Amino acid sequence: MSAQREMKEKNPWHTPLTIIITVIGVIAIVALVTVAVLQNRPVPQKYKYGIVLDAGSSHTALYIYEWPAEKDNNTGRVEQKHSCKVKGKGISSYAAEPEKAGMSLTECMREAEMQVPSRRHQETPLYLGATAGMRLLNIENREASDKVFEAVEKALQGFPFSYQGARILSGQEEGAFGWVTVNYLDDRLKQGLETTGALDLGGASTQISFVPHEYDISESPSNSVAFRLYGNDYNLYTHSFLCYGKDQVLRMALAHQTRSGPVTMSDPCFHPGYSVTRNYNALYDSPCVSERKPKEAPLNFTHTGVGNFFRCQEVVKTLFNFTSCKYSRCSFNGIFQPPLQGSFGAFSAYYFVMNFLNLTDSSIPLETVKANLANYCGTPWNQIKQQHPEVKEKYLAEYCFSGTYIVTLLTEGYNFTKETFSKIKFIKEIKGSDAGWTLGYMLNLTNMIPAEAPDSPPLPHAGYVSIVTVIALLLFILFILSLRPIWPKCSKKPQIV
Ligand SMILES: O=c1[nH]cnc2c1ncn2[C@@H]1O[C@H](COP(=O)(O)OP(=O)(O)O)[C@@H](O)[C@H]1O
Ligand SMILES: [Ca+2]
Repeated sequence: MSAQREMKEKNPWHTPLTIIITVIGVIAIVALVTVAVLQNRPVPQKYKYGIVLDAGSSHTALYIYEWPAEKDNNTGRVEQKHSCKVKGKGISSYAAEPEKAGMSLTECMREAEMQVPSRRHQETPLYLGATAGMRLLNIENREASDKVFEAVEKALQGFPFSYQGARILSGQEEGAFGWVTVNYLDDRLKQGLETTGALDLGGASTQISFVPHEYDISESPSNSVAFRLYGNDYNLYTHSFLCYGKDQVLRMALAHQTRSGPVTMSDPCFHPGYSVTRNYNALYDSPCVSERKPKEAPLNFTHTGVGNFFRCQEVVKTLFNFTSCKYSRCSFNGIFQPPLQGSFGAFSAYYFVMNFLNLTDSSIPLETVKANLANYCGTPWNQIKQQHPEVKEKYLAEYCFSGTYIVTLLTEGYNFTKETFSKIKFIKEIKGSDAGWTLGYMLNLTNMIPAEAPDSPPLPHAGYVSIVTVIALLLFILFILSLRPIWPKCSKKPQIV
């Protein structure tokens, strides 16, 4: 009993000094680890927002983007939070009643007010970019185009966002920002990977953009855009063909086939049994065709379908001019185009049309695509309507023409071959964000893609916490070991007794 007490008294672990040091040591280590964990714990995510209105020739769409608030200038990913399709037609179709162009945006803008938290409204940039519909209106009637912008501007300024202006994008910008969007969403820019080309088909214009292999930009400087993004240099080739969007190209095809001013016209690009009355003045009311208007024509003509893909292709080919090229190589209409390079993402109407025709799968060979189109175009109009009662008749009637145009544009126009055709992916969106120029436009205007690669912290959060914990444990073990000189006394004493 007394030996036991003696041992207890002499146990060095039980001296007040050791106990105090141990307790302080443990508290210090726990405090160190806690601070490390708490300090670096991700705070609840706060977001910032940006709004872009895509005022296309056929309709306007509003996109809301969001990104983590503390990372807006480099590392945070910008994603599409919401989109809203404006009811009615594109703003250029309100030339005769501009106020209605402004009013048409109200519903989607109200939706944006609900989607963006109100404390962020004032700092949220709002942009409107107009494309080929307004480019054409601007050519046709400058005053009317200015009035549309005035009305749109007035409407947008009535909302609590930070309005940054409404303008017409150049074809170059439209092509280049579409390319930025696709490659940003695919994470190719930050990682410096080989980029994907972008093919955008609208109603009034179409764009092709890609980084060529070896590229002499001096050959046609107006087709080149230089970017420095995340520390990498890109020399982008881009071209926008005004009037070669699918609605204007259809006008050109109809104009070509009615150039003699007939009363009825048989069209291989429309289904057998299709028949509508069209007005000559309405058909030729666009700068894309106005010069081709026949001198003498009746008021209307009857547009009937024949449904022959190969003959339709012949009609479409007449709309491309292959005769003159002052460069080393051209696509069509004397426009320079370097050899195609890499894979491509084809979006907007490319996707809508190919998706309807069940032809988005890249593994379908070009020959099969053509065979399917030939079969589809040859199907009687009544049967097509019965098979797709849910599809708008205007769209439904035009899928044969649009599909034929897409294949002809890609192969005859841009020179895709049966080998390179399989490198085209028909896409609507990438990782939940729509493919299109709007995201690239906003990233550029808000300087959200830095020219140089951002400095990233040497360690991610988890790595940092683990290292602090390991060091703390090592210190603790070291501390215990430092008490070692007193250990033998403690363990040997009872044996001596
Ligand atoms: O569901 C659809 N099916 C077929 N075509 C569509 C659908 N939705 C939109 N489109 C077409 O996509 C095109 C979009 O063009 P947009 O309005 O962006 O013109 P732009 O880019 O030339 O200014 C239009 O031709 C429009 O008719
Ligand atoms: Ca468009």
